[in-house]
Amino acid sequence: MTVLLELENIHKSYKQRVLCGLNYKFNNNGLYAIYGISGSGKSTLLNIMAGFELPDSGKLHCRFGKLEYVMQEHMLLTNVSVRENLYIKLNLTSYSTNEYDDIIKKICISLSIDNLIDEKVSVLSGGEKQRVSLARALLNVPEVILLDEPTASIDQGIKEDLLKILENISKDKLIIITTHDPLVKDYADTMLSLEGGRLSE
Ligand SMILES: Nc1ncnc2c1ncn2[C@@H]1O[C@H](COP(=O)(O)OP(=O)(O)OP(=O)(O)O)[C@@H](O)[C@H]1O
Repeated sequence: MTVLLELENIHKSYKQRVLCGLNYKFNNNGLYAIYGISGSGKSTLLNIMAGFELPDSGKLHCRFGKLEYVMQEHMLLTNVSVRENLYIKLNLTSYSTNEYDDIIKKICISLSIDNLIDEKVSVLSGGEKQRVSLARALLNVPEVILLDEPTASIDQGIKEDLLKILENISKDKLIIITTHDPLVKDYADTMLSLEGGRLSE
């Protein structure tokens, strides 16, 4: 086990104090869930870990090459197909174009969305869009994936399928999700609670 991501005394305030001295070490694999009520600072913490926001003080130690962030808003192009959304991501990688369709097929099979590859994103359900977003993230072969509330607004059965997929991926990647869904406890290796600006196991 090695530490891939470390929070050292992270503080962040807006008008009010949100994160008050967070310290934590995330290992190189495992499914970590950050549990907290609405407004507790979960998205703020993910934004800081993704480098989208800076902490007011403290340090983030990153010992990995690539990180992907699957935000609550799926950020997919809705008017084109799943395949075209994935092409856009592949264009940013070092794969050659003649490999694209095989790679897409393989990743979509692993996420059980291979039947949706040529569907327009606008006709997909919330859970399906969530998996397409995850497929897009995986194409980049990251060592770390952050997901903000991946189980929000999807049905119970679909939620469990998604959590099983995340559990599986986390065998060789660091996966950090935020949630206020108690079901996540059954799948996460580590539950972290964010309360009163502090993070604890
Ligand atoms: N850019 C910002 N400017 C000002 N205040 C902000 C900003 N981002 C977050 N906040 C405030 O910081 C607090 C924590 O917000 P955050 O979105 O991190 O919470 P959360 O736990 O992710 O909530 P939710 O579960 O509802 O998504 C909230 O009071 C929010 O209003």
